[in-house]
Amino acid sequence: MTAGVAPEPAAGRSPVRGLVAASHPAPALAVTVLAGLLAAAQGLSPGRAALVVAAVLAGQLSIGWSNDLVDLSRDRRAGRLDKPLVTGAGSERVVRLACAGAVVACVGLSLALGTVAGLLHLGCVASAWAYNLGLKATVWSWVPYALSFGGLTAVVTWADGEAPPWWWPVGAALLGVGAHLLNVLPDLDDDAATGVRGLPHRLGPRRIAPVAGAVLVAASAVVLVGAGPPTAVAVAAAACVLVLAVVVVRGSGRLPFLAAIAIALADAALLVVAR
Ligand SMILES: CC(C)=CCC/C(C)=C/CC/C(C)=C/COP(=O)(O)OP(=O)(O)O
Repeated sequence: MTAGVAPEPAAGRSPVRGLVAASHPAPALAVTVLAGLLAAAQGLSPGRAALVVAAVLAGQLSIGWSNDLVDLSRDRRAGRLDKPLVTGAGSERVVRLACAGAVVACVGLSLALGTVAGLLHLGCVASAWAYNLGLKATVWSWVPYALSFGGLTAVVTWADGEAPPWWWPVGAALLGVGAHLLNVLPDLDDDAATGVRGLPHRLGPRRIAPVAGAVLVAASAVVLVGAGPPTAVAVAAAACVLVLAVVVVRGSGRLPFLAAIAIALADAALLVVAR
């Protein structure tokens, strides 16, 4: 496809497939599953847990769809063939309508969680929209991730009428920042071509993985200190994370990225299990 030229609508395209692809399904699903795991760890009733998951899913869909809508002209210029609105696999009008529906659903479902939990969740979603609307191109690109992921833990506990233990939001915020650094890694060239310079772009390709590794190790340390698991579990988890961190810093090719993902997964599991 010629960069900068809007494509003809693809013949026989599936609006549903385009919608799903434009929603950033993998991160949307990951955050929704994390919310469900947190809800289970908090011991929410099945009804409350389902409400939390539904509110978070609606918020994630609004974030994913708005991201592709806001980025559309930039993605066209970069010739992003992974973007359904660029290739014509999705319809801009359908995504706009779906995004508006997701916002309405997110507001309703969030407020059904109660005033504190509902407003907190809307704040998390607003912070992610701020990323989409411009913060992603600034040195502050990591802040929405820290606020939204940290805040999500408080949404879940306030849905149960209590504040989270300090290490839930702190650990989750660090996890969010690590996720941001790694998420940008595959897009560095496209972003550079369109002038997006968030924190990861300023760090540069060689420093992203080590910095992400350090942030994820810090997240693990916070969770271990906060949860205070039995010594054997703490030593095993710390050893596992440190070995992975060495791979992040010293490995080559895709290995650092995969090791950093493994630390993120271990952190998420610790965050949930150790509660
Ligand atoms: C709990 C909660 C509300 C968390 C959400 C936090 C957050 C800031 C999410 C942003 C997700 C997103 C659409 C990233 C795409 O980034 P991109 O535009 O850099 O990547 P792309 O070009 O591949 O779409």
